[in-house]
Amino acid sequence: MLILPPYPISEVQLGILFLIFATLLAIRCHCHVKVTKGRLLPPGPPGRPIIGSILEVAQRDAPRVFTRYREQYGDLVLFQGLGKNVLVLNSLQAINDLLEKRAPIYSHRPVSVFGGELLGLNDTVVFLPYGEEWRAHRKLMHSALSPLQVREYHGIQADAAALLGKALLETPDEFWTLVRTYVGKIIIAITYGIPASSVQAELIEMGEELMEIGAKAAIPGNYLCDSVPLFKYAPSWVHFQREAQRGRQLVQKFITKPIEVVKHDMEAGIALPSFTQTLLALPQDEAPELERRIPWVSGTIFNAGAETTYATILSFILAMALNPDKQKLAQAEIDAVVGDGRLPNLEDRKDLPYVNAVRKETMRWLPAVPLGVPRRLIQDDFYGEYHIPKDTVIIPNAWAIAFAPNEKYDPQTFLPERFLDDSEPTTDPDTWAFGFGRRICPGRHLADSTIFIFIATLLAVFDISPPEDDEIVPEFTQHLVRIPQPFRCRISPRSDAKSELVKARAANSVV
Ligand code: HEM
Repeated sequence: MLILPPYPISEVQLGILFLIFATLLAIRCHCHVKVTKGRLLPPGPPGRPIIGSILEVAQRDAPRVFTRYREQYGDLVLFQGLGKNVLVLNSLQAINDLLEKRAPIYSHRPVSVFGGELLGLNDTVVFLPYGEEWRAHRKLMHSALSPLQVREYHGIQADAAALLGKALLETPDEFWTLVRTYVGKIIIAITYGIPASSVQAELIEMGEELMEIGAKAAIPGNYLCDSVPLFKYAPSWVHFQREAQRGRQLVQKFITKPIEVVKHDMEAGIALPSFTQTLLALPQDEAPELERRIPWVSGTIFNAGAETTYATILSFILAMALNPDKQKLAQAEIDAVVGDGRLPNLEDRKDLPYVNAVRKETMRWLPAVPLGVPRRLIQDDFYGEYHIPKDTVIIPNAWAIAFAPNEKYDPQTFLPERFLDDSEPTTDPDTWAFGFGRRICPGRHLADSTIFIFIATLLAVFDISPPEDDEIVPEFTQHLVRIPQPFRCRISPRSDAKSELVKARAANSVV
């Protein structure tokens, strides 16, 4: 057995150890293929000596590349190397067969050295292993995010949408930052009840930095210490260790600070209603673990919820600037149903099928989480003719579902109409964009209604168009959550009357 030194090791020692381990792992891998020859391993791209094809997993534009591999290799594409297996599932059928129907063995997360251990995110719902602790966190989260509970937030969501509208009247060119801020406000209001203040602004800023770090950490292969865990002992001056140290401090501050604020406000009798306050007020003897769990559950809600939601709203703005004809159809529907005297609300949704189809098409055309969130298989499994080895990391390729070939509706074109055609079986993003099986996104009801009210409010009040002097070339972040990179577009009020409506609604806001 190898005894690890209790002190940081030098770069040269690290290099030697890496080579020894890599060679041992390559030998192990090689043997592994032989052992499993009785049943084939799924096909995949050929690899290089030692590292195999594993580093391809974290490549640029991975969702598109993996989807292209479907033609060559099929629904299952395996990447191997350094003792790891990563399996990409390229169809809804394969995803449902494994993640839904065989949930007990496919609902764990990959062991994450960087995110889980070094950043200290192992206690967040997203990273927790499938089991009792995870179940307890999901149960607490459900009390804040169930469909019934989310109805209670409709007022907050409409307030935040109107506030965003008012801010856009004043500084339309800052839409990118404004969308992030107002989505953050909704989640902070619901989770902590902290109103507009310097604390709220600080939380939003900290949360954004953390989300960036967390999103990078969640992609298998992004950090060498996830492929070769020994690297977690690398000296503190190594780049990823410095990233981890900064991240760890942020995580701790982000988890504890808002709880202190809520507790202080509760004692002073000035706390606004919030999910955290409700949990803190529960009798501790009934739930002895609550004190430990609450900060993590509340912190996870912000971190998992904000980025995905604003990525989708920014994608909507991009989609509207690029598809003016569809924008006009949605505006015409709102004008006919809602009229000139008020803004749309969430109760109008049933009468706004085209606007709802715009929401779905935005989520399909520009998916926010294009490769889902990875899972880990906890025992050997067999699917069709293939053997899937224990500990394989599973990537459900949502992009492959979004862009599956369709004879009637070109997947590359922005066409909300595809979701209004009952005769055409199209894959509704509400069935795949939020994940699968037991780990399906617990925030989907909140996300869905936030996105709808933001979209409907923006369409009612503004025209969104490309800049006069330039063309939009969409670019996106390459992390777990795919966010449009800042782009220029014009967001101008459709009329003075619409501007007045949004100002009046914003003036009565409580967020
Ligand atoms: C457009 C918005 C959103 C999208 C596209 C989205 C998508 C996803 C996806 C794909 C997963 C992975 C599920 C799986 O493993 O199969 C997930 C997990 C999760 N989401 Fe969301 N999400 C969104 C909004 C939210 C919001 C608003 C919240 C909280 C308020 C939230 C909280 C979470 C949490 C806590 C998990 C981890 C669940 C677990 O591991 O058990 N999400 N989400």
